[in-house]
Amino acid sequence: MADQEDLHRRGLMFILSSPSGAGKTTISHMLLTADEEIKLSVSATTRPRREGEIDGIDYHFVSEAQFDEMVEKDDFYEWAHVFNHRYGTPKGYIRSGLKEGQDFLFDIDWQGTQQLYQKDQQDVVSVFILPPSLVELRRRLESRGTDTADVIEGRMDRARGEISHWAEYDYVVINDDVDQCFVKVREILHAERMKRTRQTGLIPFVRELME
Ligand SMILES: Nc1ncnc2c1ncn2[C@@H]1O[C@H](COP(=O)(O)OP(=O)(O)OP(=O)(O)O)[C@@H](O)[C@H]1O
Ligand SMILES: Nc1nc2c(ncn2[C@@H]2O[C@H](COP(=O)(O)O)[C@@H](O)[C@H]2O)c(=O)[nH]1
Repeated sequence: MADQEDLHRRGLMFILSSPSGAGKTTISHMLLTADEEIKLSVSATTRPRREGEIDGIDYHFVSEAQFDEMVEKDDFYEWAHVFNHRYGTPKGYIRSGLKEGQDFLFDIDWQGTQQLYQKDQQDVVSVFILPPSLVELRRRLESRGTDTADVIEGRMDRARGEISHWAEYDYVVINDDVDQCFVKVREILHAERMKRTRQTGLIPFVRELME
């Protein structure tokens, strides 16, 4: 007899990664608006807040000392240095949410993705978003208007290195047309939820059908 915990599907850790500026935050917002069953995993970061970003909604903006303390207390699922700042996924409510079947969306880089795979293979689904070209990537970073020219250069310098990790992901989608890209990402999420190995909640129902 399966115990109660086995009878509902565990939550998914649905990861979107891309080189900076390819559009994963845009796709994340579209997904969170369209799908009430997935929540954003809000990362902690030591980078300064951008105009329009809200503390606790987009990120938990913390000082270097606060981040150090969280590392010491083992409060992170994963954390990494990205663009001279530190970013991490607080364990917080995610761990209990996953157990209860809550799906979470992670907007994290390849380093964080590798760490989540090392901790938990079966609940992780990863999608890498590619820009249609590096010229378009630069155009998007510039048109976003949130970063200085130096920061944009730094992000372009790192883009090739980040793209080199694309083969470590389960799915790859090119973000040329944003609406089409969103539909593809949403289809991946829907299909992954229906995967037979996650449908443990159906076991009693199928048993009944077979009686
Ligand atoms: N398909 C698209 N066509 C044109 N512009 C796009 C497209 N997708 C996103 N953008 C725009 O490109 C800019 C960068 O997008 P976004 O901030 O979502 O990128 P990101 O990958 O999340 O970057 P970062 O890693 O720095 O947070 C934004 O101004 C966004 O509106
Ligand atoms: N490993 C992690 N990477 C993260 C996390 N939160 C965000 N990120 C990645 O950092 C870069 C830069 O983000 P930006 O908001 O400063 O443009 C981007 O690739 C994010 O995906 C995290 O918790 N862990």
